Amino acid sequence: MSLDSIPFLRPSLSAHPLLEATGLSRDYGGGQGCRGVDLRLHQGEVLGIVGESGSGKSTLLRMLAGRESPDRGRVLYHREDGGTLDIHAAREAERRRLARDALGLVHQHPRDGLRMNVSAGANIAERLMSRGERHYGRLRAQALAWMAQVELDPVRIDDLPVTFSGGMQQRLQIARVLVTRPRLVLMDEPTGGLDVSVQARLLDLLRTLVRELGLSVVLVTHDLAVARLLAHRLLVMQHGRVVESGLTDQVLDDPQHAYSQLLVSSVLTP
Ligand SMILES: Nc1ncnc2c1ncn2[C@@H]1O[C@H](COP(=O)(O)OP(=O)(O)OP(=O)(O)O)[C@@H](O)[C@H]1O
Repeated sequence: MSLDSIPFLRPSLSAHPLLEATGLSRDYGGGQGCRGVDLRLHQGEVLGIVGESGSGKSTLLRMLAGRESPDRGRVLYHREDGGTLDIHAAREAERRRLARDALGLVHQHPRDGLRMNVSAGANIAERLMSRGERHYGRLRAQALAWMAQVELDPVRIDDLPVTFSGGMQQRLQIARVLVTRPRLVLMDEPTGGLDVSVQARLLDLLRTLVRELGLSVVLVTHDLAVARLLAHRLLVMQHGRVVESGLTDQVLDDPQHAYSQLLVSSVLTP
């Protein structure tokens, strides 16, 4: 199944950022959370956010997704029509429209992103239906196309996700998110918790999708190998702050901050 057979427009590259965060902070007390984070994501770019457990990566992602309000700072989403949405100042209805039309969130645990009590096909079709598609034949055709795209056997279309393996559930979640071709995809540890071989196949798939669909992605991962494979640029977080940022190869091959050096050397040292 070629991506060309899936009827959506390829995104155009643009000089303007798609997403912009400034001074983003969330304080849970005791210095926990996320402090003064600035970032920009351009169209067609994958921005990796790396750092050890507890460094504030998921908190940052939740604020970017509009799911958690910052104490300070803001997140701007620049729409295709030239308008700008201040995600946390927007009305709930606008935020919901953004989540439905433009934003895709891939959770670390597929159960958080799937409806486990409806079929695989319905999981994929649901986001299309929420955008007004009602034609059964077209919904099913899209579900079949996307199952093939994420390497799930289309004969499983009527099966419940609960009968799928962890890796299959993650691929189904990715299909469910990407079927509406969101301009902005946020991923929280998409390969976490999977066996190494399953992880490798999923990474391969994600790399293909990112390249062929020109996805714009913020990718949270503690795994530098995942960041190396997928991300164009990296932010390194420590104790809720960004301590280093730059092109992925630059940060991983020649880290400047002591914490980034430690992070990189801990992977290299057996
Ligand atoms: N809802 C919350 N209430 C209180 N503290 C929280 C909450 N969410 C996160 N924290 C704290 O904020 C810090 C950052 O957590 P966060 O989950 O963002 O880190 P992370 O880098 O994503 O970690 P991991 O890789 O383990 O998921 C942690 O110390 C965590 O305990």
